[in-house]
Amino acid sequence: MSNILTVDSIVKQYGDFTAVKSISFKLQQGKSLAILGPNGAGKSTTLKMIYATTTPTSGRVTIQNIDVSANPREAKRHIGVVMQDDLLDTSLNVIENMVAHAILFDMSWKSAQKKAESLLQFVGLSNYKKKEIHELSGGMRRRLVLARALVNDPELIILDEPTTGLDIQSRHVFWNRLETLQKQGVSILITSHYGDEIERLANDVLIIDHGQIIAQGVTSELPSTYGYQDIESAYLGLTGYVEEHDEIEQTVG
Ligand SMILES: Nc1ncnc2c1ncn2[C@@H]1O[C@H](COP(=O)(O)OP(=O)(O)OP(=O)(O)O)[C@@H](O)[C@H]1O
Repeated sequence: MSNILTVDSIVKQYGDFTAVKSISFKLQQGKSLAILGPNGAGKSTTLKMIYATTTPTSGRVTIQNIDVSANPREAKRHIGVVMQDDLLDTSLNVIENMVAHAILFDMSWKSAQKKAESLLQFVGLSNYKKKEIHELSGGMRRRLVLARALVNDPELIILDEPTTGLDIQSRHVFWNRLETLQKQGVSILITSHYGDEIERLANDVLIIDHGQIIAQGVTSELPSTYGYQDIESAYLGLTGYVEEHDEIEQTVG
């Protein structure tokens, strides 16, 4: 199976600080990979280098064999992005946000409108298409951003903590849509703080800390490989959270 994404030794330095220290991995066409790591581990910076909003200090990212730094516009045609900051235009209503994004991909107004209608239906927002952005709940906003990320029929969707802050019901709706996309053959790269989300969605998992990969493997196998029961305990144990937590308990006790 061919790789949709190849990340080769990417490094990101901000002055003297190295936020990402030589990360490499591959994502096969149609597969899903989750990146897990504590706050500040370098997850968002890694994703930003992949979707070409930050240039790597060194290393290379290719999407469908297109070098992202050399041809960002061409690479972006193959991806859809759900960032932490949704950047919805609050001066436009729901469907206008969709159409404005579709036009960036050189769609005619008529096909942009048609695409927007069908994607709003896919995420369950057809009845909200004329609503203003401020009238949407947090879960609806997230679903709108997912719909917006799909306007160019991407082969790869990149999501940065898409369900953080959502209630359980909204998280389930969101997962359900991602599962539908997976079944359609779309590849997914996701960061998340939720072990259950990763176990449900991702074929492979990468745990990073302090800008480095500290564990990686098939989601169903990684915990036992490292002597843990599930992804969440593997993550907590491998990133040293448990010890810190114990220290807090000892201090409080
Ligand atoms: N533009 C920037 N300038 C300087 N330092 C930055 C910049 N962006 C990120 N950093 C630093 O790089 C490190 C990694 O940040 P990043 O946002 O990638 O972490 P993260 O794993 O996504 O965390 P979170 O889960 O909180 O989103 C952090 O220490 C952060 O402060």
